[in-house]
Amino acid sequence: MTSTDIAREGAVTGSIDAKCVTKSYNGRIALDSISFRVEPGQFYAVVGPSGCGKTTLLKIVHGLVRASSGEVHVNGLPVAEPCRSRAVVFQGDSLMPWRSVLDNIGFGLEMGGLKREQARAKARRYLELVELEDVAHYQPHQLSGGMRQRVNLARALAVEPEVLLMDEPFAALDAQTREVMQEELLRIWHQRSQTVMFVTHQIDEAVLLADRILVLGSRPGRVIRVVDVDLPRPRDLHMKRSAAFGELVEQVWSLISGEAQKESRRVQS
Ligand SMILES: Nc1ncnc2c1ncn2[C@@H]1O[C@H](COP(=O)(O)OP(=O)(O)OP(=O)(O)O)[C@@H](O)[C@H]1O
Repeated sequence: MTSTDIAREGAVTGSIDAKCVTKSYNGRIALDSISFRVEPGQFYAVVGPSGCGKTTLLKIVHGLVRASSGEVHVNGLPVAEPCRSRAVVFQGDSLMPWRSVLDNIGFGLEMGGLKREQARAKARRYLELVELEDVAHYQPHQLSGGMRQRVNLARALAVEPEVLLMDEPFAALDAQTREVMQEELLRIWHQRSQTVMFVTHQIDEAVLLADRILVLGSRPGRVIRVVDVDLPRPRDLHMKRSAAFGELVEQVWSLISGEAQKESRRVQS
């Protein structure tokens, strides 16, 4: 089976429905009544100022953090705790330094019950998907930052989750590698039609990748607007030069900076 066959397996699933999700920490509201829907196969970005609750929201969808009130359903089922149908890729790499690249990817599969050789065979297909088959036997310390994030991505995809959750996965990379990874993610997403919820600080990254952007404001974190990104696909970095791209970036930027101005007036008064 090739990586193209991986893309064709099964129908697209993975809707996310959040209804009136509120989260308080020590009596302070971090997220205030957040509702949104992600369609199966959609690329959904979440942007907003630092501290508006993007990571908290992603963790609630994952099941790692419980909402104080409201609920999240994935594919119609309530989210109560982390499970294999929702995989996460975080900013820093979380590879096990003592395992080879191949066995890092295979780890989740072994945990799911596959024998090591079966896990390796499957892991190899996902390594091919991220075009890293040449480094299957390397240890993580022998990889560049971009390669490590590709391995993280392969590891998350290998468990075949219904929903892929990504929390600023490229934030630690230099600008050039980040753009390479954006194109890489677009290529893989295009092949697989995988539901993705993607948290980022970078508005142009959200516009390049997403079908729809949830724009959050802060104090407390709440929905300011949901912006549809009606740019054609397939996309690549050249799209950043188009007028339509610039207009969307500007639109999201003004929503966020308008909020920041309101916030600074609140602090001064
Ligand atoms: N475990 C926790 N205990 C207490 N407060 C928390 C906890 N986790 C997050 N918070 C608070 O909740 C708010 C939202 O944090 P969160 O990390 O979700 O925001 P963010 O938008 O992802 O921030 P950034 O963009 O800076 O990563 C912040 O005020 C933060 O201090």
